[in-house]
Amino acid sequence: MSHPTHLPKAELHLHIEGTLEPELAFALASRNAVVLTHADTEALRKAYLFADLQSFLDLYYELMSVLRTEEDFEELADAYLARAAAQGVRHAEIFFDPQAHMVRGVSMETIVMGLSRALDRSEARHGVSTRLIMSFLRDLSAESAMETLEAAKPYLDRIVAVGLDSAEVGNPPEKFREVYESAAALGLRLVAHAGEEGPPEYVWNALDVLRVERVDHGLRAFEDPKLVERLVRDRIPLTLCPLSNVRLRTVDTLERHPLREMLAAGLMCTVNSDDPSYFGGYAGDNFHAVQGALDLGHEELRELARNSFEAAFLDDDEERRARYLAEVEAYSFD
Ligand SMILES: Nc1ncnc2[nH]cnc12
Ligand SMILES: [Zn+2]
Repeated sequence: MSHPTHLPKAELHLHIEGTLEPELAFALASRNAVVLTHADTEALRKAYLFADLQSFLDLYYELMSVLRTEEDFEELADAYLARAAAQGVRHAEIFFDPQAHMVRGVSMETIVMGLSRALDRSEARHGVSTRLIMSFLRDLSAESAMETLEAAKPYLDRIVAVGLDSAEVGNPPEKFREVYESAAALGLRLVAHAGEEGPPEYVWNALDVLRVERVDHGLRAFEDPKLVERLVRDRIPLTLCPLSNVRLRTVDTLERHPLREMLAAGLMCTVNSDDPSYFGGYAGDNFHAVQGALDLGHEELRELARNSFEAAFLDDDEERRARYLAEVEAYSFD
């Protein structure tokens, strides 16, 4: 089908817990005898009106409490991969938040092995290659992050990178300097959320203190011309999430999203879905929405798709990257 929704792309900013659809949440709640505060899926969907990042996070953490067993994590990931594949995603780099589950007594093994069950057969079943990114919760302590890194050591062959998410303002990158140094020493790649709600200074410090290779969101970097110059010079990928930005009110409307200007400034932008169950769309929906709202041309859409594969952690499989890039060039919009 010829539609930007189906343009071949890599998804580089996707929280697996943010793919939990209301129907699956209630099914898992029932299976695991977890009581949710919302009566049914309809009541839950009505709660998806957020004032800011924190109001979303409150619901996100509550709802993910239904995830308990390997099967739960497997089902969650498999459902996401099926949806992603239907929207042109050929490669997905998937965040998970172990601390949010470990506080409830769910082990790192349950989380990683459960997700891996779905990821390991994703290529055969969905035609989507995958990577896992372990994300630290920045509103918890650096000590907690370090313990989480320690707990992940037996599973490092399944984890490509570490990330940093949750409540940004007041939890700057430099809080996690040592954790990132340890992660790098273990051979993990480094990314971090920065400049979603936080100021450009947080993006500078993600680059200069944490030494990240990609910036998740990076939206507010556009306020600082010197920072833009740096990001362009070093070709640092930004994993933008347009529908998320509208729902969490970091931009007023999609029409006012700076994506088009950011591309024109030479920034290496990618388009992703963040928490698609909560924000009204998967990766292809985000492409479709920005095309309509910002009147992006086919060349800009192709550039976004190309960027996603160039920014992907596929350095161990350049043949695959080349194949995906060729699919982008061969895609016909009409
Ligand atoms: N958009 C987002 N920002 C920060 N932390 C998150 N965790 C899940 N989605 C997030
Ligand atoms: Zn995110």
